[in-house]
Amino acid sequence: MPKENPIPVLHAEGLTKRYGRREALSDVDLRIPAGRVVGLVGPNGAGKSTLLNLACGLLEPTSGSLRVLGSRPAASAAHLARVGFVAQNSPVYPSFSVADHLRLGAHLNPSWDQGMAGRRIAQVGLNPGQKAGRLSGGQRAQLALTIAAAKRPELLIFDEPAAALDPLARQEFLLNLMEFVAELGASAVLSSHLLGDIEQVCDYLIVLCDSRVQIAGDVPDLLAWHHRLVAPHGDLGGLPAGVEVVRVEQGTRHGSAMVRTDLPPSELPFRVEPVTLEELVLGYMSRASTPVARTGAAAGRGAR
Ligand SMILES: Nc1ncnc2c1ncn2[C@@H]1O[C@H](COP(=O)(O)OP(=O)(O)OP(=O)(O)O)[C@@H](O)[C@H]1O
Repeated sequence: MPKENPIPVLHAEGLTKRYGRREALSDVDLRIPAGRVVGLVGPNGAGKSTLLNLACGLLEPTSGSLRVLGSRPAASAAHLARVGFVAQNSPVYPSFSVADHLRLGAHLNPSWDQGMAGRRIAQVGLNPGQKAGRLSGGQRAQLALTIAAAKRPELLIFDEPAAALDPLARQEFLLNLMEFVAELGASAVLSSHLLGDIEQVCDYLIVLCDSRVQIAGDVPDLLAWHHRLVAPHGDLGGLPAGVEVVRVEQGTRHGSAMVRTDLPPSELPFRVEPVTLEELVLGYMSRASTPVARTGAAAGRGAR
C-alpha cells in the first residue's frame, strides 16, 4: 500500500474571515489528508465559497492560518500551478474560443498537458472554434474542468461544479472528475448542495454550518461512528456515557435519535440502525439550526 503523504492538502488553524461585521468563517480548524475527494456541504451562506476562495488565495484570512499543500495559498507562481480552481458558475472569457482557452492555459502553466486537454475537449464534444460566451452552462463547466485538470495540479478545487448541469451531463462530469483525480493522483475539494453527488464521489466529508465546521472526516469512519437509535414510545432516556446526540425525531409511536459514539452497536440500547451520508449531513445541519441537548462524555466535543 502506498504511504500517505504526511503534508495535509489543507490545514486551517483558528481560521476566521470577516466581511465587515459579518463573520463568514469562525475559528475553523481543519486538517484534510492528501489523496481524498472531499465534499464540502452546508446551507446557503454557511461559508463554503469563502473557505474555497481563501484556499485559492483570492481572499486573505482575518485571523488564524491556512496552509494549502504545505504553503500559504497562492504563495508563488509555482504554488499556483499546483492548484486547479473552478469558481462557481465556471467563469470563462466570453470572446475567446475554446482553443484560445487551451492556448492561454498552455502559456500560463508550466506543466500543461496539451494531449489531455485536446483529448478531453474532443471527448465531451466541444468545438475548438466555438466562442466560450456561446457555450451552454454545462459546456462551460466541462471547459473549466478540462483547463483545471490539464494544469496537472495536485489539488483540484471546485465551487458547486455541477449546479448548472443536466442530470446526464452531471453524471458525466462526476465520472470525469473521478478519472482525473485517479489519473493525476490528485486530491479534490468540491462544494455542493447535491448530496447524491457527494455520496457518489467523495470519500471525505466536511459539514459547514453557520461559519463553523460541524463535522469532518473520512466517510467510512463517519458512517461507522454514527447510528440511529429507535425507541418504542419515543423514550430515548438512559443513553450510556460517550454517546453524543446529534438529532432527535419524535414520531407518534417511535422516537429516534442520531448519535455519535465510539461504542460498538452491540453496546447501545434500543434498536440500532445505520445512517446514510445524507442523513448524517441533514442531522448536523439541523443540529446547527436547532441545537439539542447532548448526553454523555462526548457532549461538547468538537466533532472534527
Ligand atoms: N464579499 C462579501 N461581502 C460581504 N459579505 C459576504 C461576501 N461574500 C460572502 N459574504 C457573506 O458571508 C457569508 C458566507 O458566504 P459564502 O458565499 O461563503 O457562503 P456559501 O456557503 O458559499 O453559500 P452558498 O451555498 O449560498 O453559495 C454569507 O453570509 C454571505 O452573505
